[in-house]
Amino acid sequence: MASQQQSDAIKGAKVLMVGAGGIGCELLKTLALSGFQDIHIIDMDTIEVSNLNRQFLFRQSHVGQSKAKVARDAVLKFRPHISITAHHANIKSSEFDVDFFQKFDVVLNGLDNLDARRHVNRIRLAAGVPLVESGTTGFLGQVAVHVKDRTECYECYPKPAPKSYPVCTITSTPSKFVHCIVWAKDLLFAKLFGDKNQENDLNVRSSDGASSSEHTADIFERRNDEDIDCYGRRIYDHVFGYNIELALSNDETWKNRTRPKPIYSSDVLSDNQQNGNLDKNCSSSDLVLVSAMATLGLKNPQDVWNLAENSKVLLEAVKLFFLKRQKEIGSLTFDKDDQLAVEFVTAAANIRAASFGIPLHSLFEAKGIAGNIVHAVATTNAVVAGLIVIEAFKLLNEDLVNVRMTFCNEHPKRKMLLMPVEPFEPNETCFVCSKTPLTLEVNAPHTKFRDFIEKIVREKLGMSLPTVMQGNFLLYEDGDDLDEDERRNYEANLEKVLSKLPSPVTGGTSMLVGDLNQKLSCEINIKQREEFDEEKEPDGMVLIGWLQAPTDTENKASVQNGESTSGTGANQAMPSEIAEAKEAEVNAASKKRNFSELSNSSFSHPSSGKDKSSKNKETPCIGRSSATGCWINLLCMNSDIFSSKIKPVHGIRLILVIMLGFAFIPSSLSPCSILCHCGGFNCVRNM
Ligand SMILES: Nc1ncnc2c1ncn2[C@@H]1O[C@H](COP(=O)(O)OP(=O)(O)OP(=O)(O)O)[C@@H](O)[C@H]1O
Ligand SMILES: [Zn+2]
Repeated sequence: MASQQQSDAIKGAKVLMVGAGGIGCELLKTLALSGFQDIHIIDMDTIEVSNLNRQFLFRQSHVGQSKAKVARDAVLKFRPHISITAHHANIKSSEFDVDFFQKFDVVLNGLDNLDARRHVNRIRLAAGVPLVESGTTGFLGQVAVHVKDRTECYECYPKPAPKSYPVCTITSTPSKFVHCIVWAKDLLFAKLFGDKNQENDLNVRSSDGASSSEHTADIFERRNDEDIDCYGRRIYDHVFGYNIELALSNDETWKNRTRPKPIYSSDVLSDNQQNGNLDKNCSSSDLVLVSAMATLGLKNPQDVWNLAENSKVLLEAVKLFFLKRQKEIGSLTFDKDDQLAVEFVTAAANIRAASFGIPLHSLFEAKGIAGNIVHAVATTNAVVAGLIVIEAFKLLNEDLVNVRMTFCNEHPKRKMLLMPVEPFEPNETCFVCSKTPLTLEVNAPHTKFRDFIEKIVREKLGMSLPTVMQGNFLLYEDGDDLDEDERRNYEANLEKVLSKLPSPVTGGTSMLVGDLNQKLSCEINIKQREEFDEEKEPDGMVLIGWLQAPTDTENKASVQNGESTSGTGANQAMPSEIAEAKEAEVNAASKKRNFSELSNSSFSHPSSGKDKSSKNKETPCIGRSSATGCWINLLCMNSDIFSSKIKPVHGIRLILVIMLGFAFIPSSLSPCSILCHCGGFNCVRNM
C-alpha cells in the first residue's frame, strides 16, 4: 500500500497515456484503481472485433467507436469522480506539441510502432517529461524508464529491424512455410491486385532472362474479354507450373536441395470443375461476406486444406476479387483483416508449399504468419501495465535510484519471471538525446537530394516534417503552411544532386537537419565517397553515428514480413518462429545486464564499451521500497515451485496479475472488482 506522501503524489499527478490498445486498456484501468485522478489518453484508432478478446474495456457494441473515448467511459463507470480526457487523434498531430507535453508529470506509452514511439520520445525529451515505455509480444514483455539526462532515451540503442528474408529464398528456394507466405503475400498478391508500378521480384524471377519484365507484366494482366476462370487458371499454371519448370532447368540450384514439383491446375482439378456457389446478391461493401471459403462451403479455418481445396480456394478468390472488388484492383495491399486476401494468400502459399515439399498449413495458421500475429496474451499486458504504474509511482516520488527496466519472461529464468535491471545512462553518441553530430558518406555529385531526404532524413532519422539547412541557406522544408513559390523551389531542389544545390553540399560541408514538430535538430557532416557496395549499402549512402540494429539475416533481404504490434522494438510481435528468436534476444539482453551483476564483474555498455559496473547493479526486486515490489520479489523467488508443479506460464501470471491488482487496490474496492475489471486471466481466444 502506498504511503500518504505517495498517495498525494499520485492524486496530484497529471498523466499522459498514449495508446488505448492491449496494454493501454489494462493501464488505464490500473491507473484509475491506483488512485490517479487526472489522466489524458490519446489513441487514433477505432475498436475492431479482433480487439475484444484482450482489450477488456471494450464490448461488441463498441466496434467502430473511438478506443480512447470508449476506454474513458468504461473506466469512469467504476471511478466516476476522476478526470479522464480522451483524445481520438494521432499523437503525431501538431496539437500535441512540446507545450502540451509540458503539462504532464509523466508520459506512459502503450503503443505498437516504432514511428510513434520515436515521436513521443523526442517531444517528451524537449518537454523534459519522463517516459515509461512498454511492449509485449505474446508471453514476453518489457517496461523501460527514460528520464532526460539520467537514463538512456528510447533511441539511444538500436532496435532490431523486422525479420527479413533473402530475395532468392523467397523467389526460388523456399524451405519454410513462412517463405511461401511472404512469396504469396508480397509478390503474387501484390502483383495481381496491388500497385502495378511497385517493384516486384516476381518480374525478375518468373521467367527466364530472355523475357523482358514487360513481357512478364503482361502475363499477370487479365486480357480483354478473357474469361475470369481461364485467367485464374492461366496465372495458376504460370506461377506453379511453368515457373517451377523454368527454375528446375538450372541444375546448379538443386544440387543440394530437393527439387520442387511443377503443379498445373489440370493435374489437380478437372477442366470443367465447378467452383463455388457465388452469392450474386452479396455486395462488394460486405467484405466479410466476400469469401472463397464460404462459397466453397469450407467452414473451419483451422482445417488444413488439401491441394485440390487450396487450388479451388485460390481460383475462387481470384474470381471474387474480379467480380466483387474490381474497383480495388491495382491499389490493394495485404491486410490481415481482409478475409478474401487471407484466403488467397493461404491457398497460394499452400500450393507453393506442396510444390516444394513443405507441410501445408490452415488458414488460421497462415493468417497468423502473414499478419505477423503473435497471439497477444492478456496476462502479459496486465503484468506490464502493473509494472508501468510501479515505475510511474517511483518517478512521481522522485525515487530515481529505484527506477528499473523490467523484462517479463515466458518462463522463470534463474527463479525470476520478471527481470529488473537498472537503466543505462544516456548514450553519449545518441543524436537524439546527446545531440551528437552524424557523418554521411555520400557521392555528392551523383546523389539526388530527394534520396537524401527520403532514405536518410525520413527513413533513418524518423523526421516527418523535415527542414534542411546548409549554412544560412534553407534547402528544404515540409509542412502545410508553405506557399506555392516555396513548394516549387523545394521540389526543384529535390531533383538536383547534392553538389548542385543552390548552396552546394560536398565533402567537408555540413547540413543542419531538423523537425520543428519534434523539436529535434541534428548536424550532419558530409564526407565524399565514390564507391558503395550495392548489396551491403543499397542506399548509396552511409550514415555514421546512427545505430542500425543488425537484421536477422546476413544477406540483403528486401522482402520483409511486416510490422510489429505491441513490441517495443527490442521485442516486437512477429510470427511464432520469429518470436522464438526474439525471446532468445530479449533473454540475452536481460542476461547481458544481469549476469555481470550477479557475478559482480564489470559490465560493458553495448556501444561505448565503458565500464558500468558501479552503476548497473541488478536489484533483487523491483520497487524494493514498496509493498508491491516485495510481493513481486517473493513471487519471483518462489516461482520455481510453480514451474515444477502446475502449468507455469498461466499460473504464475495469474498470481502476478492478482498481486499487482492487490498492491494497487484502494481500500474502497474489493478484490472482486479488480478481478472484474482486470479480467485478463485467460490466454486470449484465438481470433
Ligand atoms: N501514432 C499514434 N497515435 C495514437 N495512437 C496510436 C498511434 N500509433 C499506435 N497507436 C495506438 O496504439 C495502440 C496499440 O495497441 P495494440 O498493440 O494492442 O494494437 P491494436 O491495434 O489494438 O491491436 P492489433 O494491432 O493486434 O490488431 C492502438 O490502439 C493504436 O491505435
Ligand atoms: Zn538517446
